[in-house]
Amino acid sequence: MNKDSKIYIAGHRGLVGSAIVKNLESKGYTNLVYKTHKELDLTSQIEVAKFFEDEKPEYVILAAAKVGGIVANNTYRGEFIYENLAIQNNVIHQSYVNGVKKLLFLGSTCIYPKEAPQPMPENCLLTSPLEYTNEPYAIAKIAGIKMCESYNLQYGTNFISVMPTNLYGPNDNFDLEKSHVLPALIRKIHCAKLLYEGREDEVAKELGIENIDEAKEYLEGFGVDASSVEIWGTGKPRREFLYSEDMADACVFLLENRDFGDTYEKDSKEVRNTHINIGTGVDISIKELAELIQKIIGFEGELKFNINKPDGTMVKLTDPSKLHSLGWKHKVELEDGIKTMYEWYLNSNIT
Ligand SMILES: NC(=O)C1=CN([C@@H]2O[C@H](COP(=O)(O)OP(=O)(O)OC[C@H]3O[C@@H](n4cnc5c(N)ncnc54)[C@H](OP(=O)(O)O)[C@@H]3O)[C@@H](O)[C@H]2O)C=CC1
Ligand SMILES: C[C@H]1O[C@H](OP(=O)(O)OP(=O)(O)OC[C@H]2O[C@@H](n3cnc4c(=O)[nH]c(N)nc43)[C@H](O)[C@@H]2O)[C@@H](O)[C@@H](O)C1=O
Repeated sequence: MNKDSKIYIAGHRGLVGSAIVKNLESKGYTNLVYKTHKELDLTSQIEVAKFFEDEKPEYVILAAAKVGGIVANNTYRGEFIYENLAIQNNVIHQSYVNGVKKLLFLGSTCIYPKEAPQPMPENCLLTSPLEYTNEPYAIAKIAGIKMCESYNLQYGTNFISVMPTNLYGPNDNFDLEKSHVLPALIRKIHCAKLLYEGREDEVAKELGIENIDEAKEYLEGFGVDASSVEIWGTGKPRREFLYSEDMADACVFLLENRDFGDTYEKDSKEVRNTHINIGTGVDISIKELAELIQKIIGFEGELKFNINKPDGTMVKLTDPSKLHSLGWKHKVELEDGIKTMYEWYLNSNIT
């Protein structure tokens, strides 16, 4: 990849896409192209075909997807499977049609079985059933890996896939219904602290709700008041978290250093498990995570566990040894990453 190669970043305003743009720019890449969702709907076959024909990108990073936390995945099951299949079908196929030199597809470690061996190596894919809450999303992601492998094998393309663990960082989604656990807990605990300190007007402003009582009612719906914060599930599931800027760095490292041809033995009769895990290899329970965020934000109220909400997979720790053997390792540890993200959150105008 040359510094002036034309690189299309799909999803450039999202958590990962924005970090990838920052990383590429910091490394001197000058010819980046992107479109907002409003300008280009990636579920539209016609729009995507026209965009590729007009722009002719040389490299493609597919960081656009329908993404959300456990409840969003479980509630909007149809949207998660349809939109993700449509986006990846369109972008991967047009990359082939338009001679893209290399494409990076972003999956997720939820592709692995619910009862996968821990830590989870790449080759445990498709060995037993998936976690129910995110099955539609995971099936779409598995189809994406298989589409990349199949196009490479039939058409000689160079499309590589990465499977990141749970991610967090600036430009994350803080919507309390749809977000992942880490941004949700930052917002819930921060708002509880403001309520405890009597800064109710700030809470309303932060949530983009004009009326203070309505803002308090909204938070109560998510189990947040001046003295306590609701945590979904039992608090016992364990999750592994990677800072978005580390994720972006790993993606650019792999784009620069890895081709599909490096991922399997040349005389293999069956080509499988060519994807690469991206993670830290370290996990933490949700209860411990909530306590850590409480400490960083400085809120001393109670954590209440709502067991009517789903726990999801009890443990999903990636085995990052393949990535480590290529020479890449994460830099940002969880506590530092949460502190930086909280600073960003305090200075952003997110509602
Ligand atoms: N966040 C995480 O913890 C994890 C994420 N991943 C994967 O990483 C990738 C990036 O995720 P993340 O950055 O968190 O997601 P975000 O939701 O933060 O960003 C996704 C981006 O995709 C855009 N997008 C969604 N649908 C369309 C569409 N139809 N047309 C055009 N643009 C669209 C969104 O735009 P808009 O907001 O305007 O809709 C948004 O900018 C995804 O493939 C995801 O599956 C994998 C594991 C964990
Ligand atoms: C990245 C990953 O993300 C999803 O899977 P998940 O890891 O289960 O996601 P999550 O971050 O939403 O929850 C992690 C754990 O945390 C608990 N939890 C507590 N309190 C809150 C809370 O307030 N919000 C949320 N969202 N979770 C909470 C929650 O009950 C669960 O036990 C899928 O999209 C999947 O497809 C995927 O790829």
